[in-house]
This record gives sequence, C-alpha cells and structure tokens, in this order.
Amino acid sequence: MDGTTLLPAPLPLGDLLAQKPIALFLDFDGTLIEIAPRPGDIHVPDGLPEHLQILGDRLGGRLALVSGRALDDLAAHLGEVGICRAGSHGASRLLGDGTRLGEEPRGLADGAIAELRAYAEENGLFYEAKAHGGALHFRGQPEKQEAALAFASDFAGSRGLSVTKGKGVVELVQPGATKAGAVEAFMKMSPFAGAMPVFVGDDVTDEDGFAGAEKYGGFGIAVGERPSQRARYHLDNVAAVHHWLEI
Ligand SMILES: O=P(O)(O)OC[C@H]1O[C@H](O[C@H]2O[C@H](CO)[C@@H](O)[C@H](O)[C@H]2O)[C@H](O)[C@@H](O)[C@@H]1O
Repeated sequence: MDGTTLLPAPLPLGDLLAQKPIALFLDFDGTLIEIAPRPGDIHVPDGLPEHLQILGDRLGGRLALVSGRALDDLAAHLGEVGICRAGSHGASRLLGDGTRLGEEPRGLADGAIAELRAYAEENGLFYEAKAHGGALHFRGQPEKQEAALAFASDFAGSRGLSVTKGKGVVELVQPGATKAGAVEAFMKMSPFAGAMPVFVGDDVTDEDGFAGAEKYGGFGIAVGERPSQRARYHLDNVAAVHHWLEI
C-alpha cells in the first residue's frame, strides 16, 4: 500500500457543509473527468456542466475549477459554466459571471513555440499549445519521459521559464503560476473569504492546491493512485469524486 491509499476517505460533503461553510476547489483532468490518450480525446459526462452549476449554487458560489488547461480549452469542453474557474495552472482566473480576476499570463514567444513543436515532432510526442506556455505529452511512451524532462529543463533554464510535471506530460510555463495562487486569489474575496477551503485533485500540480487550501485552514483530497505529500484524505477515482460531490 502507498501513502495515498492509506489516507482515509473524507466525511460526506453534506456532513462537512452541515458543520461550516466550505469553499470547494476542483481539478479537472483525472478528477472530474477520466484521463484520455490525448487532451482532446476526453469525454465530458452528460450533464456535468449543469451539475457543477447546481453544486456551485449549493455552495453559495464558493466553487472553483482549477485546471492546468487554458480557460478557453476548458470552455471548449464544458461551455461557459457560470462558476469561478482558474486555468493555466491557476495563472488565469475568471469569476462566475466571466469577469477576469487579475492579469492574463504571457504566452511563449513564437520562436520558442516553433522549437517545442519541432522537438515534439522529431521525437514522436504530442505538443499542446497553451495560452501561458506549452506541453510535451508522452502518454503511453514512458521511455521518452527522461529525455523530454531533460530537454524541458534545458529549454526552461535558457528562457526563464518554469517546468511542471504531470501525468504523461511535461510543461513549460511562465514562472509563478501555481494552483496555490489560484486558491489564494479566490479565498481573499467574497463569497470564498472565511470559508474552509477543500481542494480535490489527482496530479502533481494539485499538491500546490492542497497547500493553498491548508494555508486557509482547509485540506486536500487526493484522487487516484498517485501518492500525495500533502493531502489529508483520499478518493479512489473519478467516479468516487462524482459520488462524493453528489453530482
Ligand atoms: O490540472 P488538470 O485540469 O488536471 O490538467 C492537467 C493537464 O491535463 C491535461 O493533460 C492530462 O489529461 C490528458 C487527457 O486526459 C492526458 O492525455 C494527459 O496525459 C494528461 O497529462 C491537459 O492536456 C494539460 O494541459 C493539463 O495541464
């Protein structure tokens, strides 16, 4: 057994809500939807956007999606849901009514994008262009992970970028964007302020979200098999998350 599977399941959401106001932060891939071979292949379950809207109302508006995807990518899959959301690993934020919260992250220079695309093409990887950076996907080809990471580290070092790792992916992003930053930005404002934050996520970058929730007196819930360093609770998979959310 690993560290994550030893973690207990959280109290049912209804019991938590009966105790105190909760602010809920939800990761997207691997948490609300199943992982697919490529970013564009995901299947969004019927009714998910509507269920999230109802959940947001139940939480008095204290619900935010916090994804590594860019916001327009999220919108392409979910539509313009009327709940708070942060994309690009937290760097890009919208309130429920679509008002932008904070500055938009800078994208990569054209030359950098061309180099990343060329590396992906030469090495049989999938390149995902993002508003704030770029991602090299090696899902299904674990033997390519080490070289992709080494390339990304060199590339980032010479251009003042940061590297983030995820499931079958390494990403190059502008420094400073973390899911903790997104939690913090929302927790400083109404209706989130004063509530207990709970962050639910499955991947490495969600550890920042768990830390952000802890900073404001809350906790993280790790999803799936990846051992978590910070989460206090655990849910087995996407279906268990939906069940816990009662959606
Ligand atoms: O923070 P998240 O909402 O979980 O986003 C993390 C990354 O998700 C996507 O990649 C992951 O899901 C893909 C589809 O299931 C999968 O093919 C890939 O291997 C995973 O890493 C997305 O493409 C990335 O941009 C997000 O950063």
